Amino acid sequence: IHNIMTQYLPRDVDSILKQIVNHVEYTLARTKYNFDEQHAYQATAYSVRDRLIESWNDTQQYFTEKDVKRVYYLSMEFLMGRYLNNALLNLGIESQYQGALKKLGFDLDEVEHQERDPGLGNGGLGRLAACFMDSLATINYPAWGYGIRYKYGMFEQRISKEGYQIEIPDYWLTAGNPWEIERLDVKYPVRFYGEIKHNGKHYEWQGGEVVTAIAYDSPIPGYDTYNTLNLRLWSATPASEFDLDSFSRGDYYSAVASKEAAEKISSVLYPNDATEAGKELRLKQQHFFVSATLQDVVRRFKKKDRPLTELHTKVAIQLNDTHPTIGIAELMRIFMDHESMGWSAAWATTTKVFSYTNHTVLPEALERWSVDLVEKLLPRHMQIIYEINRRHLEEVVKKYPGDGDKLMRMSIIEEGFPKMVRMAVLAVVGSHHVNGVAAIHSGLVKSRLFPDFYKEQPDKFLNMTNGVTPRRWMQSANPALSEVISRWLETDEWVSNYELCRGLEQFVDSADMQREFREAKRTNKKRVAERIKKEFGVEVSTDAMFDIQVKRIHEYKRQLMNVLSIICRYNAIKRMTPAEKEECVPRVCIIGGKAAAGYVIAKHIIRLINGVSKVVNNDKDVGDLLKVFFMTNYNVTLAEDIIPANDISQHISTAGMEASGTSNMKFVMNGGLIIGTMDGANIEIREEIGNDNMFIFGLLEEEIDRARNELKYGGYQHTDSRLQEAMKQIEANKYCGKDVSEPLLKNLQPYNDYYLVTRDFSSYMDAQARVDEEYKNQTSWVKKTITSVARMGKFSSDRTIREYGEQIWNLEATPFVPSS
Ligand SMILES: CCc1ccc([C@H](C)CC(=O)N[C@@H]2O[C@H](CO)[C@@H](O)[C@H](O)[C@H]2O)cc1
Repeated sequence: IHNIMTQYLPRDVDSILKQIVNHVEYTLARTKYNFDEQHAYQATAYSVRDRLIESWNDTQQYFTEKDVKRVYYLSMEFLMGRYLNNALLNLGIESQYQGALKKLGFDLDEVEHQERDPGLGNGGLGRLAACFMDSLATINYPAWGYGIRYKYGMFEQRISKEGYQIEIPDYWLTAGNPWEIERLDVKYPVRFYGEIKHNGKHYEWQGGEVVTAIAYDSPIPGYDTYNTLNLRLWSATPASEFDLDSFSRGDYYSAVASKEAAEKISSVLYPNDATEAGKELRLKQQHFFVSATLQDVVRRFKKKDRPLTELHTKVAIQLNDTHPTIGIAELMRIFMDHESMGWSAAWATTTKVFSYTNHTVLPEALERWSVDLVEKLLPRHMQIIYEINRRHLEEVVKKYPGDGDKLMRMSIIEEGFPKMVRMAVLAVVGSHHVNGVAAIHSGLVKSRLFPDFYKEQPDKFLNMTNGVTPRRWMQSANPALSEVISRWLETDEWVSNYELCRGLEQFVDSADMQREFREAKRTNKKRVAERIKKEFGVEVSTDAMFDIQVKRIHEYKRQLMNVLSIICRYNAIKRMTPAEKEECVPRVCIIGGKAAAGYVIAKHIIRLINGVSKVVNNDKDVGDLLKVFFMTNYNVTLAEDIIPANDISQHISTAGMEASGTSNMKFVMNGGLIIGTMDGANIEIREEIGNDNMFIFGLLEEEIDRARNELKYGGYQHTDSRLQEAMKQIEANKYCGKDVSEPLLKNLQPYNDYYLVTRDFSSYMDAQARVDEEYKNQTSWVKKTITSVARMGKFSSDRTIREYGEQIWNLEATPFVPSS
């Protein structure tokens, strides 16, 4: 029952139909007698946006009246996915729109498919930011998201007929974006390069080039609440429309060049997921959005007359990884150079405003910028960073006189050629709290990344285990299962209070519930089977076990181990007698994910998967017992389509390398079981749902270093004959050419197998055999999935955000109350 207490626009089908037709005529300027599905989508989107604009403005107005503390979530990525269905469900108005569109001769599902998926992110970090925005709105926390409005989002992935990944630019704004409002009245200058002058009173940053940041706002509707938050994304435009001087000097090119240079800043998302590019344009992007954001935050705070030394009482800023960390120096610059605050007052306030979330311990993903580059691009910031470091190290020396190593480890500046700025250390020094995203990861953040800092300030370091929003990942993606859950719980309150799902456990032995869970699963598998038929022209049986691994392609996520096990399964089936084939559990193996454009090995892995798929799917001996598909262009929309169809999903990273993972949570919430390592959030999922409902294998994090040394120094040689046979076949180019097989096999050599694929392989295969065994007993399998769904409450992002709100941001839930 949605609280429609203050929605002014009527919600009945006929009014909605009128609103849609109105937009066809007056917004799209088309006749109401001839408009197609794309137009119907746009008109529908505008009519839903109208509803959100009301609650949006009311909510912001209310927060200002109440003068509440707000949290600002700064992220280089927001992987929002499609808006329409999410907005309709959060407003509780989906059925009315379905009815209205039907009357106009359209099907809501088809209309929703017209929407482009805004791919403004790479993977986990970007999607987490999106889930967080949905939870922040739903639990009525005053919050804003701030990021960049990239013209080109995450590239579109295509697979060539030879099986290679091809990257296609994702110009997602071709049909415009009804979900954003261009705020030409909200713009800020952002400077780069130039020099520093001291005017006797304070430093001034002059010269260089200035671009203008323009705000584009998108409404973030909460579920079953009137509150609607704001996501403000910045777009870069040239400060002055046109450099007339050089134009009049006939230097036409440079007149245009400066325009393009400016716009380039927000033109494209860097498609790297865990390896920093270290490119100047990337740092420009970071400073661009952070500077515009901080100017906007300070302007909003100053609306009320109070000292900026109290900023932290009304403002909390969360740094989504190190990408926005330059903001610490930028706020100091604004405080001292624009607001004439002294160093210590500025620093005291700054460190009470910022908090930092780390999302990876992979050394290659930790951002470091050369001092030369920062000095050239942001000279004032480099000055400030030097001073922050000088004062910071002064404290360290006082406490540990003569301990040069500690000084080196704790310095923001990494000595050497070239000298580097460690953004992670700056983030720790400049933040009041630092958190990891799952218990094991937060432990490694303390013990491996920042042991010296943890020793000094243990209370600064926290764990905030990730979560996902049940709205998009259950209610919207899996209406079949959601309907079953609501009926057995006799409420749909679980959508905003997942803990209620524990009530399902009492029915786990009910044959009716088991049947309904299975029917929901079959509905989802049928849909994906149709998609596979359409995309690959291959029939798959929905009796087969759907085994899914979808995430960014990365060596530590070990998609290679998965495809090696598929080759072994294929070889085993080839050797089976008809009787054994009878016993064999048929599998449909689905793998998907993008490789960073420059990540050669990851692209080789995609090529191998496609090679194996071709051989297996065309082998008559195997028939329905095994099918392999590489689903192209994995993104939020594809995830919503295939995750509900999973029976088993794979989260098989080398222990200690996957910070948390979030697809693991989505798969279990959608009635599937996990085969995985004791890594990231897998460990906490196992704690919550029970070891019997998971297939755990592999080395533990604390065993990794020794295992690596054993492999490196010949202490260990795998003896798995299945693996040897598979590697021999690869070597014989059975599945792909030498260009691919050679580098992949090289990485599997003992001294090279850094991700311990060969070391974990046998226990992985044992776990896979257990999965096959368990699946044969469909009753016990479905009971495991019911129990698991019931116990996943901890992994709702509502729980995660409440913990941030209570332990880091100190926020009050502030549901909008209409003034009487
Ligand atoms: C500088 C390039 C770059 C870009 C993005 C990143 C992200 C931190 C990578 C990322 O998405 N990490 C993932 O974050 C998820 C949300 O917390 C976790 O669940 C995943 O385990 C983690 O890999 C690192 C480096």
